[in-house]
Amino acid sequence: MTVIDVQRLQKSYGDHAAVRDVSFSVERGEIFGIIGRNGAGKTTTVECIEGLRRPDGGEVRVLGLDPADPAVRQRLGVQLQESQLPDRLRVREAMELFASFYDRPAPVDPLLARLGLAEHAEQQYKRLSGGQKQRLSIALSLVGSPEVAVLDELTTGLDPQARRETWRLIEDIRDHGVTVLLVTHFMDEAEQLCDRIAVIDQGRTVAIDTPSGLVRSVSSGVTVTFRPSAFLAPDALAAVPGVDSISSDDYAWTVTGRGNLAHEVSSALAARSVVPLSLNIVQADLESAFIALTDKES
Ligand SMILES: Nc1ncnc2c1ncn2[C@@H]1O[C@H](COP(=O)(O)OP(=O)(O)OP(=O)(O)O)[C@@H](O)[C@H]1O
Repeated sequence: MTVIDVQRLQKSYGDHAAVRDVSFSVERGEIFGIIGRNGAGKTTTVECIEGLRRPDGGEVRVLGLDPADPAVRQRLGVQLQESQLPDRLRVREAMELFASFYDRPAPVDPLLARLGLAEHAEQQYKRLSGGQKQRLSIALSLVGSPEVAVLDELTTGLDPQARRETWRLIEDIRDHGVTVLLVTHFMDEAEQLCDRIAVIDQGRTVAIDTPSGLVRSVSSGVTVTFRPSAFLAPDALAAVPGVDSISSDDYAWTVTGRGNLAHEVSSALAARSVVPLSLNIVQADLESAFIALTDKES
């Protein structure tokens, strides 16, 4: 079932077209990512989904409804950006305040416990660490028992351990049946968490796929470079399984391909009693795919 449907969305600020042509749909139970460079139009897109902005063109549906429909507010959880809470508000007070906006709020204490905030329930907002504030903002987005949660720049400013804890939380949220729309700058986060990703560039969707599908769409997977310890005939590696291209100059060989390429190349070299010196193996990842997809017009 489609939970969020965005078709040919357009939105301008004055004469600046922030979103020119964005389309994607999010299915129930997915963690769906939106990635794009600064100013690509991610936040504008998400604000149209949240009902905070009216599109100039195209169509947005959330749970089959117009995002301006008050019923959407009850079913969509939106994460607050940092420092949108008063310093002195206590964690439990913030949760109870937000719970009062919803028809069927989640019980506050179990939710705080799930997000590791139980022992901070009486703490003032200003006394929370960055990670705790982030967890509170996620808890607040879940307090209305939403079917869909929109999380924007989730782990900015968190240390590596807090980021990983936050990732586990997001997976836990999904495992509790909530569909998650995640806006992120971090490729490792998108690669780790998202079932599918829309890449937005200059106000347009340029690709939608699984993380591995995006990587496969633009790159051949693995690049192996090395310097042979002895003469190697130009066609020596041509029959190695998984090879896409081979190039060499006076100094080094570069082999691109897929699968277990490094192992296959090493075996072929060993069979010829050649040792790969200065061996370097680069595995294509989402970051390289993202750069390839968004570099074209800049
Ligand atoms: N309220 C506004 N008024 C005028 N221009 C805006 C406004 N909000 C955003 N923009 C411009 O619209 C474009 C898209 O902005 P948007 O915030 O949607 O991008 P983004 O992908 O979320 O960027 P970032 O990753 O930097 O948050 C940018 O050029 C931005 O400067």
